[in-house]
Amino acid sequence: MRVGVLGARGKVGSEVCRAVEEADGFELVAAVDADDDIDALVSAGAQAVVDFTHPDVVMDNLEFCIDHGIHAVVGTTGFDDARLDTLRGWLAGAPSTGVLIAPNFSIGAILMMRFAAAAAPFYESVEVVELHHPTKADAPSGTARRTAELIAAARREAGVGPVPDATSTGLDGARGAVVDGIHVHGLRVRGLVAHQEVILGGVGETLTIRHDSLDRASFTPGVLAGLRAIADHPGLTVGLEHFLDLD
Ligand SMILES: NC(=O)C1=CN([C@@H]2O[C@H](COP(=O)(O)OP(=O)(O)OC[C@H]3O[C@@H](n4cnc5c(N)ncnc54)[C@H](OP(=O)(O)O)[C@@H]3O)[C@@H](O)[C@H]2O)C=CC1
Ligand SMILES: O=C(O)C1=N[C@H](C(=O)O)C[C@H](O)C1
Repeated sequence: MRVGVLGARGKVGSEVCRAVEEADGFELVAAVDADDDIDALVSAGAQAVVDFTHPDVVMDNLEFCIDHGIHAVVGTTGFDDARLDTLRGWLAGAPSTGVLIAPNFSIGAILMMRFAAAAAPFYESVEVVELHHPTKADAPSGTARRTAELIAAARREAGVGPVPDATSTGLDGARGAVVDGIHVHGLRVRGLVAHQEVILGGVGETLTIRHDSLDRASFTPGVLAGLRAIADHPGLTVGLEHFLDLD
């Protein structure tokens, strides 16, 4: 497969370029960053693109890829329901093109989300704390948002009510952001890479589920798995777990 990388000189994009060059079955044909022309993907004959850029530019990149029938494996964050609907609309006009949006490509993070959703109905309280490097563009992280949505869905399905919280006074922001009724807190600390805790609590006990990405190499096996599967999955897929055999 002929692969192009968008965000090729970034922290994750540069790791992805290395991984694609080293992996069997892939050829890195275009390494495109902010100063380069995206048309390089077409002139190089890229069949699939990996995007690790920025939430502000990723939709333009995907419109270009879909218009040119190039599959896309996307790690960039910033996808809400409106953006996903827009992608579905574009893909309706390109029925053989696949787009994978993966909030997190590390296997441990995918399992952490799955374990959190499984535990969520059994506890009255649950909060998400994400911890990242201070050069991260967005807050909360895409992974934290997705985790909160999965937890909320699991609680709804099980008929669990809102999390208890008697806070009635204090400083704005002290209780974090609220995603689908779940509180999400973001820390930005030099030295960190990507980390998350889900803290669940019931009477007399807590359960903490923690995942740590200690190196950005943790994302590349998932990206390669996404590339291997994308041509067989036309349309929009949200979450790498749909391409993995986890059961
Ligand atoms: N799903 C996952 O598993 C993961 C997702 N991410 C997400 O990936 C994204 C990138 O993260 P990270 O690598 O840390 O960020 P970086 O800022 O290190 O890298 C982004 C790169 O993209 C470049 N860029 C900006 N605009 C364009 C454009 N239009 N075309 C091509 N390249 C462009 C930037 O250039 P310049 O600096 O000059 O603007 C920069 O080199 C974030 O949204 C992050 O949250 C990160 C880790 C894992
Ligand atoms: O910006 C990062 O670094 C990361 N971004 C993704 C996110 O926002 O969830 C994935 C991981 O947390 C690293």
